[in-house]
Amino acid sequence: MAENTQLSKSDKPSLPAPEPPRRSTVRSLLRLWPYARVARWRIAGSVTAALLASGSVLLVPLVLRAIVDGPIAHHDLGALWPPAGLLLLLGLAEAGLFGIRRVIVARPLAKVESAMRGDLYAKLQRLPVSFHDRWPSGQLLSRATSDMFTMRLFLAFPLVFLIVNSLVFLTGTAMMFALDWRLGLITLLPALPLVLLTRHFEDRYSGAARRAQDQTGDLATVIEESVLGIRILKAFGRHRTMAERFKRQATELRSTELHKADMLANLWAVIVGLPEIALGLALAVGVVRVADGDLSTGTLVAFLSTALALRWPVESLGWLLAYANEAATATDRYFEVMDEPEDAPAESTTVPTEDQGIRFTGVRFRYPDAPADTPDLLTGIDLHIRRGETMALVGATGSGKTTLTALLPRLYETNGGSITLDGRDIRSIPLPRLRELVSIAFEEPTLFSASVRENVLMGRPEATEQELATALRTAQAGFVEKLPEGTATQVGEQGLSLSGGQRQRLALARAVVGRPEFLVLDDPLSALDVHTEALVERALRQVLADTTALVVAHRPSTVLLADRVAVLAEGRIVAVGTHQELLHSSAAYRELMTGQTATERSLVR
Ligand SMILES: Nc1ncnc2c1ncn2[C@@H]1O[C@H](COP(=O)(O)OP(=O)(O)OP(=O)(O)O)[C@@H](O)[C@H]1O
Repeated sequence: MAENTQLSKSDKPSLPAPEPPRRSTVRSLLRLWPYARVARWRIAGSVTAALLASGSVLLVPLVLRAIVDGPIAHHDLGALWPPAGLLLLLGLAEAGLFGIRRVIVARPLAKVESAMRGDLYAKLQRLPVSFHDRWPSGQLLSRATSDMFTMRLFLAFPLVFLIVNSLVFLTGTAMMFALDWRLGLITLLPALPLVLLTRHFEDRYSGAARRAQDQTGDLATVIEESVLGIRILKAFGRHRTMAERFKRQATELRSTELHKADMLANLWAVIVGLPEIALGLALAVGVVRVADGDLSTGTLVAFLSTALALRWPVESLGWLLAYANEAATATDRYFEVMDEPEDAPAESTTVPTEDQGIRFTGVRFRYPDAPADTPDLLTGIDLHIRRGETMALVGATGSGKTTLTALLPRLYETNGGSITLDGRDIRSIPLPRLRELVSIAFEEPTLFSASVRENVLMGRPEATEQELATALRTAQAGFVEKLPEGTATQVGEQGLSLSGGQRQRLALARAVVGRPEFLVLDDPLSALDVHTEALVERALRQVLADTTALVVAHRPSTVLLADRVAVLAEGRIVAVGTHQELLHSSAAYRELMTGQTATERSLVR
């Protein structure tokens, strides 16, 4: 495997660019609708409960007016009890209704979140390998965790209160105008500056929110890489460098969060301050008018308590807008992944030919992220592996052997030419079927945190016990019997509890289980000792006898497994033949196998 593919993904810039062009918050949030649809009645119920609760708050001023202008003005304390009881009831109703609002949305919204996360996970499985090459894992992780949480919380709380508080504000304002339109006008004075200010705030805040969410993803990537690569970091004494990188990114995230908090605090100060000033003014004017006998005391009390009841809807505007903005950013980030094009579907137009085995014809390939000024990696591969034949693929390191094998199960799409399996173009075979037909063991054996059995039978869960045992025997994985629970033993994350050779043998067993029709082995024996390698080779030869196989080989011993050998150089197959033939006819092959150049050989002689 090429070295630069091992480059830490956190070294790559986070995706996409941190400051995307301006987008509409509402349009972004509307994309949540297909998921939120299932909870629409509950959300509507939650809005209704919150509206009723807020309605009961707005009734309080009217009851107060009745008390002040009635029992208090007439000194009739006996008449005070019914409205006082009503006030108590209104308070209780408000508390109860807010509680109900919370309960009715909790469960369905957890369902919405889990459906969205499930879709994201399924999408990640369908996306091509080139997508995963480009995207740092932490960016995906943060989308599946913190962004998902932000979206759910938005549906549960800020969405409901954006609707409810706007309605309450409109109703309250109408009530204030009905009580006294002059005082109403005074309290509405700050509205225009506030609208302009919130627009300006939204523009700036959405940029910062996006930056913070991307930085969270970058941080997750650093943490993930530090944990996965802990052995290498310790062994090379690089943990300090990594810790510094973590600190740098954590500091960047912290300053973005502080910047967001600053913006919010400034907005808050104006949102809270301006209406207070207007209210003070209204109070002064109101008192003068009561003194002039122009206004009843009860009306002034009702007016002021309505204005005070509107405090929360107005004050909450700042953080509700901020939260809506963060949810819109989270939604954008979610759909950036969901909108990515998937593996191209099968094209059913190709006509099968009589050709048997695997055939590469004029295959060209370059990595999507390769620099524009570099030549294609594969410039025209022509190679035929006959049915039942085992072909070894040799070539200098970095010549593109792994890449060529990855084209067969369509982990990457070719840029030209065609590949056929028994005469069928691989693009005409549905992907699940293609990946059933072509079994693969990579040079880097990856195991999952599951039992040995599950790891080996991954591609063929329907395989029998007999097939499992045969595969383990072929791969000389007898060590499994000595594990505490045999094939039921859980292997640690990435199989770290096993040795490199043991992991490689399990990966080999996974590839050969069920005797696939086409087998790709990428240097499958590199981690084995000479003795085990010989045993695996002997067993493999039986499997390979009736399988069409392409085996990437670095060592003569692996080459000997093959019927013929193909030499890859400068993007083409430059020679094909048996080991002996090529030793005589191909200087490039001799160099690869003996490690000596022609000049060195002549010097030795
Ligand atoms: N995902 C990728 N994105 C961009 N370039 C890549 C990617 N993977 C590999 N390459 C580049 O493609 C070239 C061929 O890599 P490949 O892994 O196919 O070589 P190889 O012949 O298998 O090497 P080795 O024998 O060392 O395993 C290298 O120059 C490598 O830098």
